Amino acid sequence: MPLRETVILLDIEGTITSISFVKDTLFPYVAAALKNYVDKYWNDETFQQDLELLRAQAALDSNIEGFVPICTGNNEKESVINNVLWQMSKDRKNTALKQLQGHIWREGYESGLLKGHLYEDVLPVLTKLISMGKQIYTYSSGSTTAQEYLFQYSMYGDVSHMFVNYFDTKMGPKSSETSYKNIANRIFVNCHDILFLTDVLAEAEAAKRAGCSSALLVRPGNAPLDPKQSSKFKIMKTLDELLEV
Ligand SMILES: CSCCC(=O)C(=O)COP(=O)(O)O
Ligand SMILES: [Mg+2]
Repeated sequence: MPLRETVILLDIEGTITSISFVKDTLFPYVAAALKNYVDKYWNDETFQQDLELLRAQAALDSNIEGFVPICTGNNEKESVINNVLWQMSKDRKNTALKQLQGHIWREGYESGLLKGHLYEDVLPVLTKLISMGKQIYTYSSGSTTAQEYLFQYSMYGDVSHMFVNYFDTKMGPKSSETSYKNIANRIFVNCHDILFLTDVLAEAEAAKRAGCSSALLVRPGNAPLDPKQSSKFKIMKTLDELLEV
């Protein structure tokens, strides 16, 4: 069946980028750079805004087992670092953590140390989809800043021109149907016109509840999908399957 939807909304990690790039390259970069970053940028407005978000998140997290608080006074910087490392150990996806990570990756990308990973089918298929008049957007837990860097400094050079825009958790959590409605409203289309591609069943289900079409990607290294639960979705190994008629 030819693709009916006019908007292709892409998850990033596990869908067009490998989970291994995020877990084995991006996250360790943050863990290694964090202390220097906090020392260097402590008084910068951007860092102070990130810190405000981290504090607000910490206030919500205080009931979680093993919670690492952010304190004031002499140990403030150290407590911020420990809070961020604790959140990362749990692979948390809140806006506060994701925003800070995105800012920390900037120097890594700009210095050439980091190159955004993309599966080899991604750019050829997106090029074809764009030539068919489709609009390509992303929706990731990674901040829009982090997404921009990944595409601007990708292993294939700057490919950011392929994307109309990027969305992150400021639209809401990816497992909430409201988030997909928010995105549709923001880009002035009906959910019905959006095809959302992801590696996470709960995200595909949320998009479907909102009225979007959705399909699941199984990439090497992704967590296995429950065959029973995922049977209501098209399951693809690569994006090439979008072009099959
Ligand atoms: C977009 S680069 C950073 C990746 C990241 O931090 C992340 O949480 C990706 O999650 P996704 O929603 O793209 O699976
Ligand atoms: Mg994903």
